[in-house]
Formats: sequence, structure tokens, C-alpha cells
Amino acid sequence: MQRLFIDSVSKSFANRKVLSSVFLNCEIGEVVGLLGRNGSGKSTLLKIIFGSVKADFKYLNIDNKIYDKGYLSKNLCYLPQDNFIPNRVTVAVAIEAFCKIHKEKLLQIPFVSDNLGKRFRDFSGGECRFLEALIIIYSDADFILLDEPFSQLAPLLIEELKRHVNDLKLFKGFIITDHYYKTILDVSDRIVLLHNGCNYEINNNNDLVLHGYLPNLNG
Ligand SMILES: Nc1ncnc2c1ncn2[C@@H]1O[C@H](COP(=O)(O)OP(=O)(O)OP(=O)(O)O)[C@@H](O)[C@H]1O
Repeated sequence: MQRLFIDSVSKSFANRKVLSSVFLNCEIGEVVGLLGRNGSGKSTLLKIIFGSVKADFKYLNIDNKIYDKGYLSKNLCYLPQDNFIPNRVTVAVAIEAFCKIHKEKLLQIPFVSDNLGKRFRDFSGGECRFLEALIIIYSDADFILLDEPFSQLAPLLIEELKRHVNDLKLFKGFIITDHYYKTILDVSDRIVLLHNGCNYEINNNNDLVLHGYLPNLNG
């Protein structure tokens, strides 16, 4: 079975423990939603899996091989919180760099095929985010990490992006974090919450209240 898991993750910044013995796993065919309050360590955890931040300790296993940095598996793609495709690059060149296996499907999306020759600097912030997210979702990697893919998108594009994640999860495993928590609840097969440096499996809204993510509106 194709599976990514990371275990025993601990990470401190300047003596402040952000992650403490965290576990997260993802299989092909599932979307794992990662929730947590501001500063709970969601981005740090994704960066540790990808390999751009070094953990104090971790055990990372992708398809039964141990990795120090996930990107070395060549089977992991990551959408960071900030734009990552340089402004002068065209949509066509960016697609060429990331997408071969699912390229034809990506080119069937009108907003993509209509704008192949345009550079990223010619799009609005939300349009850039949408395109970057699509390119990562349709990349060749089996495991996809998405850090706030919905954050700059208007409702129609959020719905469209959710559809693409759903279509591609036949071939891939996704770990997605965002503060649009209802969208995360909609698109995910299971939810993991980071709180006080630890991971919690979430089964319903009450669990989100219990672990301090949602306010308790019943007093
Ligand atoms: N390079 C760094 N140096 C020092 N502290 C850092 C660094 N990166 C992250 N932190 C701290 O680690 C904590 C977790 O940050 P992280 O960005 O992972 O949180 P997050 O859950 O993604 O937050 P948000 O939802 O607000 O984006 C924060 O308190 C942050 O200030």
C-alpha cells in the first residue's frame, strides 16, 4: 500500500516547543484535513515533511522508505503558503516543469488552456493562487501537501479547486490545511487537529470545540 507517514515529530523555535511527538499519515485515495489555531504548527509540519525545515526529531516514511527530506523521494509536491512560481514564468512553462502524467487533464481546464502564454505577473493574486494550486494538484507526485490553497479564492474557485482535489484523489494522497475550516471539512476524508503541539483525530464539531479550535457557543 502506498502511504506516507511521519512520526515522533518534535520541533522548537528558540526554546518554544511548537510540535511534540506529532504523528500524521496519508494514503493514496484520501484527503487528510489538517486544522489548528494560528501558530499551532501546521505550516511547520508541512515544511518538515517536505524538507525545507529541519525537525529536532522525526521519522518520515514514504512508500516504505525512510527519508530525511520528503522532496528527495521525488514523489511529494508541496504548495507553500506564499506564491512560489516566479512572476516572469509562463503558465505553459510552469506546467511543463511539474506535470506530465496528468497534463492532458489539466489542459482541459478552460482557465488553464486559455492562458498558457501568460506570465504569472499578469494574473491577480487569487488567479495566481488558483493556478499554482492546480499545477501542484495535477503534478506527477503521489503525495500532495497544500498549505492554504483556498485562502485568496472567491467561492466559485474554491468549489472548482475542491472538485479537482476530489478527481485527483483517485491517484494521490492529499494533506491540506486552511483556515476555511468548513471547506476543509467538506473536502477531507478525515481531520487531524494540531493543538498544544500534539495531533488529535477529529470525528465531529464537538471534538473541535473540546480541543479549543471552535468557540463553545453553548456557554
Ligand atoms: N523560522 C521561524 N523562527 C521562529 N519561529 C518560527 C519560525 N517558523 C515558525 N515559527 C513559530 O512557530 C509557530 C508555528 O508556526 P506555523 O507557521 O507553523 O503555524 P501555523 O499553524 O501554520 O499558523 P497560521 O495558521 O497562522 O499560518 C509560530 O508561533 C511561529 O511564530
